[in-house]
Amino acid sequence: MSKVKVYELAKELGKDSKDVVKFLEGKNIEVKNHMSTISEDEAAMVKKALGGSKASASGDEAKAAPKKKNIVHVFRPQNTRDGSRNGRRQAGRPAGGAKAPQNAKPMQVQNGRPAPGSKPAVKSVAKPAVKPVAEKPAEAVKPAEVKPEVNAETVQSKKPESTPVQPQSVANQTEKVQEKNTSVEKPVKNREEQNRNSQSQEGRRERSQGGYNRDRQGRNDRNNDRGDRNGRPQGDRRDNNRGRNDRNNDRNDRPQGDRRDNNRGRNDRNDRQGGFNNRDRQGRNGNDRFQNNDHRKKNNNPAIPAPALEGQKPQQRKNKGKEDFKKKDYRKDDEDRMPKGRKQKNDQKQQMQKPQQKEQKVEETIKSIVIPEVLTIKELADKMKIVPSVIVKKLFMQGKIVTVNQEIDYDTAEEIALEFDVLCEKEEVVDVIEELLKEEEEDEKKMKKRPPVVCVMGHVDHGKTSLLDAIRHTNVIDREAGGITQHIGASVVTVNGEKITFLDTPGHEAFTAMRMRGANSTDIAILVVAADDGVMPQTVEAINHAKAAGIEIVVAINKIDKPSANIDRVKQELSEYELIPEDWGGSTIFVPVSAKTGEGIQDLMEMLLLTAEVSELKANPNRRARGLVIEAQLDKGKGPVATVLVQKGTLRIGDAIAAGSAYGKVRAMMDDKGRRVKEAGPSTPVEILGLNDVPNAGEVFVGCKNDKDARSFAETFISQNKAKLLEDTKGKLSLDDLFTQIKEGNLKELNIVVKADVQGSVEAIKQSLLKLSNEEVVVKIIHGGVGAINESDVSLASASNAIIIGFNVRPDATAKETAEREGVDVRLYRVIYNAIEDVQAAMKGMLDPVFEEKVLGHAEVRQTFKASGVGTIAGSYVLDGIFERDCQARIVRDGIVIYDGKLASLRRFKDDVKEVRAGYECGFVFENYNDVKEGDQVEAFKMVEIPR
Ligand SMILES: Nc1nc2c(ncn2[C@@H]2O[C@H](COP(=O)(O)OP(=O)(O)OP(=O)(O)O)[C@@H](O)[C@H]2O)c(=O)[nH]1
Repeated sequence: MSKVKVYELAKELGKDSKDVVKFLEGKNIEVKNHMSTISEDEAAMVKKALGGSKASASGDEAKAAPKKKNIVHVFRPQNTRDGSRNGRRQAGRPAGGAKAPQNAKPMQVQNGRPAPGSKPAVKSVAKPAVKPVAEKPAEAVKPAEVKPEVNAETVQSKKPESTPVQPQSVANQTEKVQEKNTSVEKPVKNREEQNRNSQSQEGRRERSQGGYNRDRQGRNDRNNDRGDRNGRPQGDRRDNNRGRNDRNNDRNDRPQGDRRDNNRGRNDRNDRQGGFNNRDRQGRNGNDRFQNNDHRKKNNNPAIPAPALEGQKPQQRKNKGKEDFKKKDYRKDDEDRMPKGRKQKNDQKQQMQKPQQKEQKVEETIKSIVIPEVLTIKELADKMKIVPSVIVKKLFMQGKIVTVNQEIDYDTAEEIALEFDVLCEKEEVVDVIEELLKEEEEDEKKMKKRPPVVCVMGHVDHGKTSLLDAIRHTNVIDREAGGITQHIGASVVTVNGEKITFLDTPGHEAFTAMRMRGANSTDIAILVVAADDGVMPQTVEAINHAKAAGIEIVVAINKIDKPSANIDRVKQELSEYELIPEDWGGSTIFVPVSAKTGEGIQDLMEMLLLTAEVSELKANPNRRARGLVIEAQLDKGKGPVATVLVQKGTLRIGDAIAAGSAYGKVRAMMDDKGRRVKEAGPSTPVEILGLNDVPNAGEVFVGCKNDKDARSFAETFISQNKAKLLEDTKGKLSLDDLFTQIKEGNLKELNIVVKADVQGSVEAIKQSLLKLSNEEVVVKIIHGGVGAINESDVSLASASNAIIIGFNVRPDATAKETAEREGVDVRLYRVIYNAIEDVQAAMKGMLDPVFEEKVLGHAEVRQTFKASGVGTIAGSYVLDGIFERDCQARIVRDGIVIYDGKLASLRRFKDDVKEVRAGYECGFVFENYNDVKEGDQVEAFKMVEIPR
């Protein structure tokens, strides 16, 4: 059986091989390409089927219709309008399958094309789109026919406004073209040229459409007009256009062929320009880039179907600005036609890639830095690797004046950094101490009941000390200077066989810091509110502290013995702070008490135990001890002494412990009654000996495995603190910053050195003084410590222009001398409140004391005698100055003031004397004080009025 090749069959049928292949594939006949062979039977089937379409002329509309559809696809979308128009025309005709092909035929005739009888009419319409113009002379006519349309349109479009010509209906255009064609007397061989020329025109128009240069087009138009005025034939006009367009390329004397080539090249170029849509490039090309077009003529594919371009034109105009579609097409054309195009494509690629690279670069340049919470502009600049002045300048431009050493917070730094395309991340500060003190959850089973730790809080003078006193049955209040509680103490009270540990938290605002620690270390807070006074500012403060610490509050309404007592008023006032009494439907326990009469104290105790029971307070006693340092001081004989509250585990003699920067082995332990104990379990306060240094009040103490561990803990703490100190002092060293502040005149620093007899007082004074800072003056505690004011304190104060505040301490002889010499202001107090008041007044510029203490002289106690009815007589030697009979005196032992009062009697031998001068011996008796010892220093002073 002989085989038939697909392409031969296609040829025979006048079909495209592709169509045949497609048809065969549709019939499930395996063909690879046009070279594939099929059997005769299959060929016959194809002939029957596809031949049928050929036979559409004979009425097989069913086959012709899809074919027509295909043709429409071959044309550019714009041409569909044509098609649709045809369709409309068809629609206008009576529907009849046999008439469909006839519709095509008249069109062909209209187009002046010889209708090849063998070809389906519709197909012939499609042909020019695929076949080279020059291939068939007969078909070449067709573009020529369409082309003049372009010219005609060009002429039409050459209106002075040079606005884009709106696409006209193809029918109209075709009519015009036909009219014009009749007037064109050019030989047919020039049609091709015309065609190209028209393409050139078209390209030019495209360029101008691309927004290149209206003016240029206007000139062109004028030129054409001139051509018209000259009455030149249209053909000339066309030439004129062409010549005008190519004025940079050709002289008129050049052979026409050259000119044509140039035109073609130009056309090409214009096409490409359309693709690039590059105004600059267009502009340049328009002037001089066509001179070297010759090499492109080979590449100028004459097969570009004019209708395609033609069809595109109106589209382009219509969619001025929407050139993406067009661009793609032109680019594609270029690629197909021109090797140069490849280069340009590459250029294009580069152009397109460039921004990408740029983007990458930008991404790379986005830096990320890690910055702390607070840093200086200089540090920020260093991190960003830029010069600090750049930041300063930038901020200056924004109206912010900063210096390189100015400290800024994280948010500000982040804002600045973002302006330089730098991302910020907050430095995570790992608190080594916190890590060191971290504890794991304990096993519930090992936990045992422990006594509650209770603190007493409330407004000043509402009776906290009195209440505690009443509870402990001791008379603590008598021993306090100025009647204000000043040291945190602790005591254990047994009620109904159960223990309650009381922390004696101070009531004055000065002790806020201590109270905070008290709140943190306690389970229950007794809020003392005087029934006659009600809720006061510190009552509210105490409530807030207790709430923040999450501890239970038991309200003790004190002083109910007073006639002015109003319990309900207190209840009512407290209910405003969410402390609603149980009898009012709330959950807070209110106990009316009287510290004076002892009324209600037992009730209060029972309520405390009840609250503790509800709270289910537990701790594991069988582990290494851990707790809080309540108080610490340096004892001359015992060394550092610390009062600690064991919170977990059991502390035993011989245990290695570390508390902040101090460490050591527990040498001895005393309970709250001063009895020596060997061990202390949870919730037990004890005084311990054996530490190498005085720890800070509020510090956590931990029991360690051995001495070495305790030591390394303390060392870590010291190194951490050093780093913190450095961090703190960094700002002070900044001269620029200081200068700015001075210049601004609204920020001054008040540097203070605090010395006190116990650590707790140092902390309390520090906290109170720091609170005095306001917008104008910043209080800075540059140093604080326990013990007498020494020379180093004075020199530090002198160097930093600070004042020294001594609480219950005196300066030693050298310190005093240095202070006088250096002009350092040393202020000594026995009541914290006075110290704070003074500083506050000084800050307001109102501190001009009316009275000032004037030291008269010093003496040393050499021997003491007891005399009945008189008390202890201190046999002393006057070291310097003078002692007067009615003067005031203070006794200083180991740098600490132990008495401050009146000199009751001054005698030499058995006689009362008016005064005793330096170098003489004498006897002192102090008012209400007999505890004087050998070696004590006595300072005589009197208050003298200082004129304002
Ligand atoms: N009538 C009467 N007076 C009381 C009662 N409790 C305390 N006082 C008096 O109130 C004054 C202040 O008492 P303190 O115990 O010092 O008050 P505080 O709250 O500890 O004061 P600071 O330590 O300064 O914070 C003292 O004069 C007490 O005698 C009471 O129940 N009834």
